[in-house]
Amino acid sequence: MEQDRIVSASSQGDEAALDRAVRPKRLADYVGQTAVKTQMEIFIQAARNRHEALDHVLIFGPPGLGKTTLANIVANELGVNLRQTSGPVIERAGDLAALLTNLQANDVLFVDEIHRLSPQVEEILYPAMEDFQLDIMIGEGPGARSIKLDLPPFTLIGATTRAGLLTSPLRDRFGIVQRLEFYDQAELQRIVTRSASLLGVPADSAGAGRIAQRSRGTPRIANRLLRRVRDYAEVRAGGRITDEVAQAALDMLDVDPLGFDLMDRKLLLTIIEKFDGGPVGVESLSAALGEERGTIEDVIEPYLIQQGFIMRTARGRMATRLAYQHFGLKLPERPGTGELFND
Ligand SMILES: Nc1ncnc2c1ncn2[C@@H]1O[C@H](COP(=O)(O)OP(=O)(O)OP(=O)(O)O)[C@@H](O)[C@H]1O
Ligand SMILES: [Mg+2]
Repeated sequence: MEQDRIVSASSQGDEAALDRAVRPKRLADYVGQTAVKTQMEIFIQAARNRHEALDHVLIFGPPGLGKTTLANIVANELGVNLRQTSGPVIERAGDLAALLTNLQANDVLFVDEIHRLSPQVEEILYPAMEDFQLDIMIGEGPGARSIKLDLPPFTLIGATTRAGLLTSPLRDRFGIVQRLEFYDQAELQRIVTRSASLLGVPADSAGAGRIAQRSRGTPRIANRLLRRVRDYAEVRAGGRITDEVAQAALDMLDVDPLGFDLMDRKLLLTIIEKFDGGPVGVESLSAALGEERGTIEDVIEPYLIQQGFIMRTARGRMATRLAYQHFGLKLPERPGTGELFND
């Protein structure tokens, strides 16, 4: 299951406490995402200077890339409170009203999984975002009446793994939209080095680099691998994380040199072996893998696409030359299917 993968980008139950120790709290400690950081720094400074609420911010990107972290940093840098909730938790309009009326001026309301808000709750959110007004029905039946309440100015920060799942009226109400990208090797190495030092784990740069290389472009995975490699180093190697120790630990964990694990390999091999390299639709893949469509689209696929191992075409997913090479397989002969298979 996706939940049990060592390189799952989703957060796992026991990680909250350790996460708190390494999660950056200031923009300056937020590694990578340079364009996002530069922009947010300016927007935050401007809002602060005007003593106004920052415009609403939508953050999207695959799991584990730093959406929640960034939301907390923004509130921190603005010097305001952050209230956190998530789409599926806000069941009724009244739940949202309670949250909004408890905000202080310029506070941040962070709504995780914002694509999962119910339509009724979204309706309430529109005037709240636009005019800081709450339009709400009180009571039921003939005695019901609608009341309008003024809200303090606030910043809504919404996070989602896929912007495509948002309704367009909701998306249009965000003045700032930030998309997080996978991290490169050097950035991940900085994250591993920083976390190792915060956790008091001795790690040399080659050791940190090795962990970074197998982290699937994802800080959450980098931190998780660091903790597992630390265990290995302590029990088997005197505690210090070197390249050799990191490699041995990661091999033991079955995280391959590209950071692919069983699920990644299974997905690639399924496309190659069961579907002749594709194109194959995501529903067929989901059935063949016994994995939910959403997990394939949000969690497994984005990194494989970014790394050029699969391609999304109008007719479905296709395995690329790199995918065949990764498994030492020969590309099939396919006359007339374009350059991909012909040179
Ligand atoms: N830019 C960064 N620099 C340093 N560490 C980071 C950065 N981004 C994320 N991290 C680390 O990765 C961990 C996971 O990040 P975070 O929880 O913010 O991801 P997320 O995008 O909210 O994931 P999800 O979609 O599962 O909610 C954080 O606890 C933090 O320690
Ligand atoms: Mg999050």
